[in-house]
Amino acid sequence: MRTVHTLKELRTMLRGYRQKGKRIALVPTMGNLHEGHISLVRRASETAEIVVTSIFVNPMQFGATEDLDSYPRTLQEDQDALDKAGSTLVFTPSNSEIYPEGLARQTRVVVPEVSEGHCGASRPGHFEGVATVVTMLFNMVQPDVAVFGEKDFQQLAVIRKLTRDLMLPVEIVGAPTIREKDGLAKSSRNGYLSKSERAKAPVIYSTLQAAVEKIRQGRTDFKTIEAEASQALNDAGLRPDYFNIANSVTLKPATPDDADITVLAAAFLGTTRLIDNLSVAR
Ligand SMILES: Nc1ncnc2c1ncn2[C@@H]1O[C@H](COP(=O)(O)OP(=O)(O)OP(=O)(O)O)[C@@H](O)[C@H]1O
Ligand SMILES: CC(C)(CO)[C@@H](O)C(=O)[O-]
Ligand code: BAL
Repeated sequence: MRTVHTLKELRTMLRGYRQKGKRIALVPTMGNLHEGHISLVRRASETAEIVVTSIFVNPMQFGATEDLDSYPRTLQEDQDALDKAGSTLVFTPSNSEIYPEGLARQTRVVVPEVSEGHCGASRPGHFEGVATVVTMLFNMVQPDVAVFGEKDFQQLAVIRKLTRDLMLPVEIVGAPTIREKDGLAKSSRNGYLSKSERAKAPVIYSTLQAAVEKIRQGRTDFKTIEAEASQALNDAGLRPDYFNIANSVTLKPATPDDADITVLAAAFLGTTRLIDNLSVAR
């Protein structure tokens, strides 16, 4: 496995693979890798001979008061895990490689509608940052396929839409959420939790499961189910950011006629904000 830091090195490596007619997959990450990320690399290697994993903590997608500076950076451990998982190449650029003129002068990609609710409402500018860097990564790597986790359900919807709208020649694959034994979705930010916060964290998943069960039983009073779930999170000592029952495709509030519904949640434990979601096919 090779690690490259510059676009020039990346393009040189990729030219060689392309000349040999190899299919290329991209797995974008922000590093501090866990089994969720590794499952994406394995999924990518099932569909392509060459797997490029990018590690870049993208400053454009962080709000001014968010955890850009404290976000865990563990490159050596990440490289070891990626080597074992079968990644061919790691691309880990500096900020100046990606944004040579700085963030203020950078052309941006705005994805309307699916970006607007849920995390988009709580983190203004977040999906603009994600959409911009993912579009740039697609142009830098020019992959045949790119793999993203369903854990970031809204992000996946944003990326599907931008790929379609900008007619980017890349197939988008969504991969299932990998969980801890107690149901908590694996996330780099779980590492911020104190022991007592970690003990409470699985309630996000159990509350999602309870809401899904109510919907499966035929309840369509979605606003009441959302309020019950927010109350359950509060009672367990979490601070819900949102708990929304949405149409899985548009991400707009679900209606009783919707066949595919996804329940999306974000909640704070202390200063740590975690997200999760569960889909219901009816
Ligand atoms: N538990 C998981 N299962 C499957 N995919 C995941 C999981 N966690 C993250 N991913 C996916 O890995 C990719 C990179 O995500 P990222 O580096 O932000 O990881 P993360 O652990 O979600 O970090 P954060 O705590 O910042 O949300 C994204 O496509 C994301 O959806
Ligand atoms: C897709 C991504 C790598 C873009 O920075 C990031 O949002 C993430 O890690 O999910
Ligand atoms: N997994 C999404 C990256 C972020 O929270 O910024």
